[in-house]
Amino acid sequence: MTLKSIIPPGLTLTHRVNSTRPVICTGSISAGRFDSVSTNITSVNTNGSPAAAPPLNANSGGLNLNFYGHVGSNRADWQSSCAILASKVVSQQQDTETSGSAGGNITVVNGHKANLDLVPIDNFSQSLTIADLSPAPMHGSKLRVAYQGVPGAYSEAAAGKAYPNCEAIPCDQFEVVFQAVELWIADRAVLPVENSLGGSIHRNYDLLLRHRLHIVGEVQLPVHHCLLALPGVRKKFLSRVISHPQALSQCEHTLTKMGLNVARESFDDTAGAAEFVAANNLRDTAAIASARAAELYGLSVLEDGIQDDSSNVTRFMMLAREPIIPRTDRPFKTSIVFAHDKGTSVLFKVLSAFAFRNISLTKIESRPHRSRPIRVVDDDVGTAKHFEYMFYVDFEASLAEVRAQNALAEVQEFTSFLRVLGSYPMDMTPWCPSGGHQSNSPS
Ligand SMILES: O=C(O)C(=O)C[C@]1(C(=O)O)C=C[C@@H](O)C=C1
Repeated sequence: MTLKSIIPPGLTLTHRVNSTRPVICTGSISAGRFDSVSTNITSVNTNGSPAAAPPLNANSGGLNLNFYGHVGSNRADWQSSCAILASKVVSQQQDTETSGSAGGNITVVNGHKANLDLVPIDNFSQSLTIADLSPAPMHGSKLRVAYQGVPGAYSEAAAGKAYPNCEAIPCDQFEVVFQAVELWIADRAVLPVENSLGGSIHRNYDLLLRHRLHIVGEVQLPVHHCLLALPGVRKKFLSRVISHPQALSQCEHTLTKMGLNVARESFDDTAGAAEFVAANNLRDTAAIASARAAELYGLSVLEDGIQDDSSNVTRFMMLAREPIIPRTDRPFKTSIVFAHDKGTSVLFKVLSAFAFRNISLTKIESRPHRSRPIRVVDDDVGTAKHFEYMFYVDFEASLAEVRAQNALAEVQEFTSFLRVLGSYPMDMTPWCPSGGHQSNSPS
């Protein structure tokens, strides 16, 4: 297949690439979509075959980024490309409101205005192939999966569990992970959403709303923390422990029980903390990270299994540009986000739509409604200032099930904004808290 044959009509290539590595060509995105005349973001493999063709309707929500130069498959190259991405992060102002509340009872399903015939029945009369659930990357090589952190981070392990044999792509910020997929630098993203001890990773809930990726799966990763230091360093020499804030909170009591008189400082990710200790030859600082990070950065394990609970687990979501087709032949979960003009007052009614249909909720999270954080109510007594929220709910049903579709139709009646973030297979891998990784069906 020639390069030209896979470029959608209307796109022009500015660069022909002879490099032995994938290259991101100059490109720009404006007004929330690829410009069909001047957009030229594509990756090209060694043999000139495409790494990924940009979609004409890619919705990057008003980002205006340009990329220059080569992006290779080794870590340094990816890091520098992600650094470029990071330095150009433009927070999308287009918040939920633009699609949600402006027009009253508009339902937004996976980023598109839609009615609640979420899953046209016709779709299910067609037989599904494995390709429906795990489309092969167009570039014909390994699936590229973006994660936040550096090699040795738990997110990298989660990417490997979600997509065995993938090429894991390190990114320095959560937002960059979203952008890597939106801009076709990566095929999928794997991001943490909650930990059994530390709770929700709120940033990723907020980013889910601001971006247009779809949840296509979940993985639960047992997280086994180690206290790492340079070889020869003893615990009594330590004055500081550094790690990701989640990791510090997951080990809080154990660190105290160990009697370490140390300052606790946060770092971007656990493995990055380990790398920092090694790179700066810090003999008074330990990092909380994985055993793999110790191996990668030449550190010793001073203490193994320092998480406060041996069954410490982090749940990660798998994201893609396209949703998967929901099915009923295995357990599915569906994630939604909604808001109501009258805040929490209707929450019970909304949730009863699930209770009446025997649909279990597995998670509920509220976040500030950033474009309308306060609702002011004046009455005879005075002025009440109510906080407004976006509610994120995960429930145990597939969107292919009529009861789930009916529940959402009812939820829509009570809400001013509703978006389905994804309907995806539940992680059903056997429980093994000690940290063995098993493969999960990729989506
Ligand atoms: O720092 C890492 O290693 C990560 O992958 C991030 C992260 C998180 O954000 O929660 C992931 C899993 C663990 O819970 C600790 C940290």
